[in-house]
Amino acid sequence: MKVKIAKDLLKIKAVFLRPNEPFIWASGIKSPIYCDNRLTLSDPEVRMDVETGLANIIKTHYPEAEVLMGTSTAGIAHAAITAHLLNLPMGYVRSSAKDHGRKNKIEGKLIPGQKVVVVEDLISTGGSAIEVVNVLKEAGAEILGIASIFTYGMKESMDKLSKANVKNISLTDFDTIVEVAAKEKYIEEDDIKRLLSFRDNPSDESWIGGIK
Ligand SMILES: O=P(O)(O)OC[C@H]1O[C@H](OP(=O)(O)OP(=O)(O)O)[C@H](O)[C@@H]1O
Ligand SMILES: O=C(O)c1cc(=O)[nH]c(=O)[nH]1
Repeated sequence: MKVKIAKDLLKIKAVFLRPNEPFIWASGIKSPIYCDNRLTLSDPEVRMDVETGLANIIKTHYPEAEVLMGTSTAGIAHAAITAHLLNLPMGYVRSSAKDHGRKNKIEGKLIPGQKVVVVEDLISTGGSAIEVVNVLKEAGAEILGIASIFTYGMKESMDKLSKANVKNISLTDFDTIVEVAAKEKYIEEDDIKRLLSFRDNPSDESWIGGIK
């Protein structure tokens, strides 16, 4: 499954390499790579792989799930489709509470004590996912864990998740994408080392301009 989803993401050109004009991530990190999982929604075949994959993660790793909660904004559609496949209730957590209407941060119904799985599209530092977990816990949810499409496998995210005692299961990861991208000639072998060293130490910006 990891290889299949990595191939899917590469096929729909959801993975962008831009070493000369780095992307700025949500965390502020400058990156030579950006994975735009939002594009999976636009390709029905890939969307089917992703949503059935997320549904399988939930059936296998979180069989007692009672509610799925998406992260804003990129996790919302995946939470909705996966919940539909599993016939489960679904909601989402806003990045900040509305300042009008019901002033909600959590949208949809959450009953304190309910067993919740957070659906996130992508984990870089893990900051967004953990914030959502905390908001839901404060509202009385029992968090079973996170289901996500992609993780960079950064130390920062793994430390954050283990400190918060939260499990994450991803459909694919950075190492698999890089491996498949090299095999299928999307990137040159030489660049693999640079990409992995960026992932292992994102504050070292020596990769800028160095990837072909
Ligand atoms: O692991 P982290 O360091 O928190 O980064 C990952 C988050 O960043 C992206 O969201 P973004 O803030 O770009 O917003 P969007 O979901 O509205 O596109 C992505 O969808 C994740 O939610
Ligand atoms: O960390 C992020 O903001 C981020 C990285 C990435 O590769 N893709 C994305 O959508 N967000």
